[in-house]
Amino acid sequence: MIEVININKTFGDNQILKDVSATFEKGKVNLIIGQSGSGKSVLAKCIVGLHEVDSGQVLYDGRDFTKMDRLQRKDIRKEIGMLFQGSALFDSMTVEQNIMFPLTMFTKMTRKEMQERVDFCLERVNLAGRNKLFPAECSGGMQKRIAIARAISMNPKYLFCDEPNSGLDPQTSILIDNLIREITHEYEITTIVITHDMNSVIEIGESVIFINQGQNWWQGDRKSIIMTDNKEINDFVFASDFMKEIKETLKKH
Ligand SMILES: Nc1ncnc2c1ncn2[C@@H]1O[C@H](COP(=O)(O)OP(=O)(O)OP(=O)(O)O)[C@@H](O)[C@H]1O
Repeated sequence: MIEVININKTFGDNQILKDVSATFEKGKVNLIIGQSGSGKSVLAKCIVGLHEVDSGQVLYDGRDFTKMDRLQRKDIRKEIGMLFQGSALFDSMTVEQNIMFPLTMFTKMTRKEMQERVDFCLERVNLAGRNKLFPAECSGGMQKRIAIARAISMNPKYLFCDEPNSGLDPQTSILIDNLIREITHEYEITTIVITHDMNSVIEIGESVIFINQGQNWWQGDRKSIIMTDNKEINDFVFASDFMKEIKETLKKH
């Protein structure tokens, strides 16, 4: 579980996060949603320590990240898998070399152990045997799955995904969403996904935090976010007819 308690973050005169508190649960996909510029990425960067918070706490299973020194933070970072926007694979490396990258950086695994780990992770994302391909030889959906394989190669306790569906067609988006959900449940990972995709809210939003202008307006599950009367949430969530239809359907049940 990751807990964020009253965090504040300012750039110059611009306060981006104001007393944001949220709980991201273990074994669940926790979504961060909100308008463009509302502070979703800044919040995620504060959680992983890419930005320092001005005040407040970030607890990884009770361990206060904000009070840790560099070495202690490094230990936590080893437990975090990251899925960046795009796929962020290294173009000059094969699929296998990409997945091995964090293993060579952070573990003392032998070549054989790394090889086995790569095979296991590729199998898990349904890409067994694609070890020697280069990213340019893979489709966008495959690249995303390779990035997921790399993110889980270190057996992470925590998984951060920034817009995992960006640039994907609807069918591939659902595939990636399902994979993220399965992996989260299977390995009991605390997963945080930043998304704009309302389809993902319906598919995988077991817990959803809605950020509005740097404040945590609301946290709940996918059904309650659709049923709430909160105006800011409704303006965001029901911008599309697709979501209005879902609300009507849910009301009938
Ligand atoms: N390093 C930085 N220095 C100064 N301002 C920043 C920095 N990073 C983000 N901001 C500002 O913080 C605000 C929130 O940005 P953030 O990237 O978190 O938005 P977001 O909700 O993730 O948006 P989007 O959905 O468009 O990615 C924006 O006004 C942005 O300009």
